[in-house]
Amino acid sequence: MIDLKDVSKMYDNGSAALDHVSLHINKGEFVFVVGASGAGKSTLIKLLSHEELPSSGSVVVNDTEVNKLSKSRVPYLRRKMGIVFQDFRLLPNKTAEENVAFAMEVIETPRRVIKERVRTVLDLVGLAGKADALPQNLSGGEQQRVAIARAIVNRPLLLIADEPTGNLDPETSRDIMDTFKKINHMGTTVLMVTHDKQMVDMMNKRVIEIVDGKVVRDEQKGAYGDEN
Ligand SMILES: Nc1ncnc2c1ncn2[C@@H]1O[C@H](COP(=O)(O)OP(=O)(O)OP(=O)(O)O)[C@@H](O)[C@H]1O
Repeated sequence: MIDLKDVSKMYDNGSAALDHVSLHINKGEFVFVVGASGAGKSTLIKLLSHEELPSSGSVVVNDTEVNKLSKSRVPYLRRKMGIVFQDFRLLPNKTAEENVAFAMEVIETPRRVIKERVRTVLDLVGLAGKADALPQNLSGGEQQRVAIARAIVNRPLLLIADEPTGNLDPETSRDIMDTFKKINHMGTTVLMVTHDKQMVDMMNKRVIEIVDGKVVRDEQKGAYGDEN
């Protein structure tokens, strides 16, 4: 599913964000990436989606060597992944339903399929009753649910989340985490960057810790750790 071999990333300003990182993530895994601010976590995610390219090493996602992909193939890579951010990034003038539908419209899905699928995913994330609400009239947790629905509506193999509970209170965070768990149980690989110690400790999943661009810990059924 994800294979990084000896990957380093040096930004143009000389800052080394990742330093000889190798890791393998299997299909269906649920993996947390933890580490202090500036450790290189977001850079790792950006390499998976071809938002940034590695300075050296190889990045493979879904059997595709991301760093060798031509520009015209990048949208096909991204269709296989859904990404959720800390700040939701919803379109403010579209309702919950329209935000989710938009992700299908851009890949020219037939209207009938969109309607049916959007309803199913809004139901899955527990938002069936809020389909017509605009983001400004939804709570933070509800907005994040819309963002999750949008991320999974095209049935990606991989769901990436960059601090998805960073703006949410503990109870809402637990609900959101349950939603990710449900999606993972349906077969989607989940890769989540987080600073949420309580959540990582509770979930008892694989934990990869990055310090100064290096993987310093990779544990099955891990905990958050003391260092962050
Ligand atoms: N576009 C960029 N140009 C130059 N340096 C960058 C860029 N993006 C990140 N960096 C640097 O690369 C290093 C890793 O940054 P990254 O954003 O990956 O860290 P992070 O672990 O995601 O941090 P946070 O938890 O604060 O989001 C940092 O030193 C950062 O300053």
